[in-house]
Amino acid sequence: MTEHYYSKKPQVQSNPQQWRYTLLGHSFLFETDSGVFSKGEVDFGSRLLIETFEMPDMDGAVLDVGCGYGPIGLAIAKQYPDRTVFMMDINERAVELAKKNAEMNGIQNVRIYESDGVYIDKGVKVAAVLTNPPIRAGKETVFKIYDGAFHHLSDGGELWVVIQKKQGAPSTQKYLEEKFRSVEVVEKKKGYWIIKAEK
Ligand SMILES: C[S@@+](CC[C@H](N)C(=O)[O-])C[C@H]1O[C@@H](n2cnc3c(N)ncnc32)[C@H](O)[C@@H]1O
Repeated sequence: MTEHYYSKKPQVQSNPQQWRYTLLGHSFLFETDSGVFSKGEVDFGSRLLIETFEMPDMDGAVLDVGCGYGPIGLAIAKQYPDRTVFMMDINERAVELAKKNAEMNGIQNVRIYESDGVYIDKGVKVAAVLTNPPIRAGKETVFKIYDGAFHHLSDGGELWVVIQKKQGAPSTQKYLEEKFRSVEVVEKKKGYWIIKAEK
């Protein structure tokens, strides 16, 4: 059976690699591994999301759902040191890498753990959720992540999604329009859309 990057427990032989990458003007050292989404550099869509994102004008934590080895959450945590960034992924190897990458880059304002979809304590107020969703895991999983984001966002909080047009950006836009107060495609580049949905 082919193994996907969204396995809970990757069986594929570990083959860690380290490389440097600059995000928002900060230089990061990242470790990635087989069995975890990455191609030896930050995914184009993730980078576009990081560079397009604007923090909503409200207090509260930030969530990176499906964090992988951590580029989105860690870049936001570095850029906004006063915010707590919760990062979660179903893939335990990804979670271990994200923790290691936080440590290697001296980033402490993060909480990183395994979860299926969005999972945070009830008492936490969330200003923003960012996700490069696991398209290959199927629509049901992706829409469950949007539902979880909606549930945990404060009023006025924002969900930011990067998704390719050919991988379902229009259906994501439609789904979000049914739930959120306003939905806007704020950027389109090389077939990738950045969709912002305000609760
Ligand atoms: C497209 S990748 C993005 C990874 C990372 N954010 C990046 O930019 O490289 C999607 C991620 O979602 C994770 N994922 C898949 N199903 C999930 C679920 N049910 N709950 C949480 N994360 C999930 C995958 O393991 C994968 O790491």
